[in-house]
Parts: sequence; structure tokens; C-alpha cells
Amino acid sequence: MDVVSSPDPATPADLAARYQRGDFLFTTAQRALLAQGTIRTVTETDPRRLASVIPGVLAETGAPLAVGVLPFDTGPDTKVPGYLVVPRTVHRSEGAPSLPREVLPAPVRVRAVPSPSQHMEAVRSAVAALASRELRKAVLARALDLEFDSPVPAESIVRNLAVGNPRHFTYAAELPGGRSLVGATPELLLRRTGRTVFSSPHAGSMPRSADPVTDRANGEALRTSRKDQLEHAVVIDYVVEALRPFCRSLDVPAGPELVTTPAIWHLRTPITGELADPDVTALDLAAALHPTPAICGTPTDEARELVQELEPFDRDYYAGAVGWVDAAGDGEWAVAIRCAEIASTSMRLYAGGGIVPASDPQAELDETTAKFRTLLTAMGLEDLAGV
Ligand SMILES: C=C(O[C@@H]1C=C(C(=O)O)C=C[C@H]1O)C(=O)O
Repeated sequence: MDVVSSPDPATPADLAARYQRGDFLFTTAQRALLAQGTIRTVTETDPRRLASVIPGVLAETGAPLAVGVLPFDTGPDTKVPGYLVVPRTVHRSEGAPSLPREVLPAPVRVRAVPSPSQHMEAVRSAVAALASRELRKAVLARALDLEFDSPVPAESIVRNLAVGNPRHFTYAAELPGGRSLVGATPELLLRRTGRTVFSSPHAGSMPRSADPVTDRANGEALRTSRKDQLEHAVVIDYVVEALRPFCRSLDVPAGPELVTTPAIWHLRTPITGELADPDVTALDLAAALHPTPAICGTPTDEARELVQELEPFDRDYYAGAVGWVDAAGDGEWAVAIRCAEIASTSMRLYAGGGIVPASDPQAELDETTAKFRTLLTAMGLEDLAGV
């Protein structure tokens, strides 16, 4: 048997230090998971079908878990598949990694896709479309394309992300075609631990500020913003309705809490449920929940259509889901935001924000700029945040 799932004496820092492109790394404040090598890959555009074949694949291979990604677009016409890997070795360790910061080379070219003014125009179009198409919310994103004169140092980026965002979920996953997805997201689509399912939708954002007075004021403005409360409520309604059929009880707080990442203030609502059927796996639940209105909109199909009309790129795995599922059905799936897709010497960063009727184009642009900071800070490129 090839599979090693070792109670490893390695620390989370050791696991992050061992990460190499092609591996899967998932670190949280509580633990780190490093999966290396490939026994089998499973590729499937229908996420529910993907979820249904994984238990059989794990039983057949004797592997303890599968790791991977779901794309943003899981609709019936998608060309981008869910991509799961049954790894050869799995190492887990308790705690968050602590490592020295690594210095990275600077890119030789940077391009915003679309340009900032085009993004603001798209926000205006989205606001108009919300009214004419009876949508409650749509999430619009933009991208930053970076080119380097040598291979992108994915390993250093991932380690800096983990060190800079120790309370969140830092991830690195292999994508089809030898590309990699790396990021550090605060948002957990869901965790399944036995019969307990936990989801922490985030929606509603304000940039952090280096000035403590402005920073606090931004947080207060978010807490009291009716526009952001609405943006948030749309997500919670959806997640509760999506989880309800699977749960015999659900605990939903009356209102959101204010939380931070190093770059952003957010509204978040932690939701806990007890599963009615213990055979429903973490990946079944991820397939049922994704895409939430936190990253797509409401109603889902119409919002996705509008997003695809207004964004001049394919989201691919940005705003998808990234995580793992084990043979018992437990697992964790994070919302794949604050991320970049890395090819050989180039990478694309993505950032988006929810658009509701009261959205202001300049504020939406500023929000995406702040969201790019998660990646840019890890790359020592804070100065690029204004692009
Ligand atoms: C879409 C992104 O983030 C999502 C959108 C949010 C918002 O609109 O307020 C907040 C958190 C995330 O669910 C992103 O970071 O790219």
C-alpha cells in the first residue's frame, strides 16, 4: 500500500516548508494538511457526480482522503471541471505555521483586466441589470495579470500567505494543465465533522486602513451599512435554504458579526447544523452549497449569466471551492477567493465584490483593490494595490 497518512512529528511550519508546486497544502489556525503525489485524479464537470464517485475511489485505493478544487462555474454548460486528486502521501500537523518571510522577485509586467474604469462601468451595468432582470445581487470581479522573467515562486507565495494570514485558510492546489491555485481566504464554505456541519459565509466588506482611526471608522461604517446588511442577508438566506434539507437542526445567529482579515473588514454569520443523514459527505455538501451568493449572486443562474456577460475573462477556479474530503465523509471546503492562478512565468490575481442596487462604482473598485492586497502583500508588492 502506497498511502501514508502519518501522525507526523512535523510542525505546520515544516509542512509549509515542504510544499512544492503540484502538492496540495491547506493550513488553518488549528492545523496544516500537506498532500503529495498522485494515485489517481478524478475530473468531472458535475460536482454532485464528482462527490458521488469519491467514496468509491477512496475505498478502492485505500487512500485516507481526496483533495482538490471545484471551479466557479458548475452550471450545465461549464467547460471547467472539478478536479480531485487522491494523493500518495498525507501529512497533518496541529497548529498554524510560523516561518520567516521570503523575498520574491518583482514582476516585469502588470496589467489590470479590465481596466479600473472599465470595472466601474461594469458595476454601473450590473446595477442597471439588477433592476431590469429582477436580480437581488450579482458579484463582479476583476483580475491583475502579472508576468515574471522566471518561473513564479509559488512556494514562497504560499508560505508568505500562511504566515501573513494565520487565522484564515491558506491553500495551494494543483489545477488541470499543470497550473496552481494559491490563496488565503477567510471564508469557509463548510466543514463537516461527523454529524456537525459548519459554514461561515462572509459578505459585506470595507477596506482596512493603516490609520487606526480610519480603520475603526471603516469597521463601524460596515456594521451599520444597510447596503452591506442586505448583501449579507441574501447570502445567509441562500446558505440556510441550501443546508436545511440536509440538517435536522440548524443554528443561525440573528445577525452577522464584524470580523477582519489583514486587508478587509467583513460581515460574517457562523452557521452550525446537525446532519440528518451521516452518509452525506463534506463534498456532497460543497456541491449542494456552491456557488453561494457571496461569490455569484441571486438567483444563481441569472446572476452567473450576468457575471459571464460583464466580466471579460473566465473565472476558472477563482470563486470556486478548495478543500479535502476523507473516507469517513469529513472535510473542509473553503471559498477560493483572495487567490491567484499560477502558470509558468505568469499569474492572474482575482478580486470581486457583491453588487446590489445601492452599490457605488468607486467604492466597489476600492473594495477589489483592497482584496488584491492579500496576494500582493504576500508577494511584497503592496505598492501595486492601486493598479
Ligand atoms: C468575491 C470576493 O469576496 C466575496 C465577496 C464579499 C463582498 O462582496 O463583500 C465578501 C466576501 C466574499 O464572500 C473576493 O474576495 O474576490
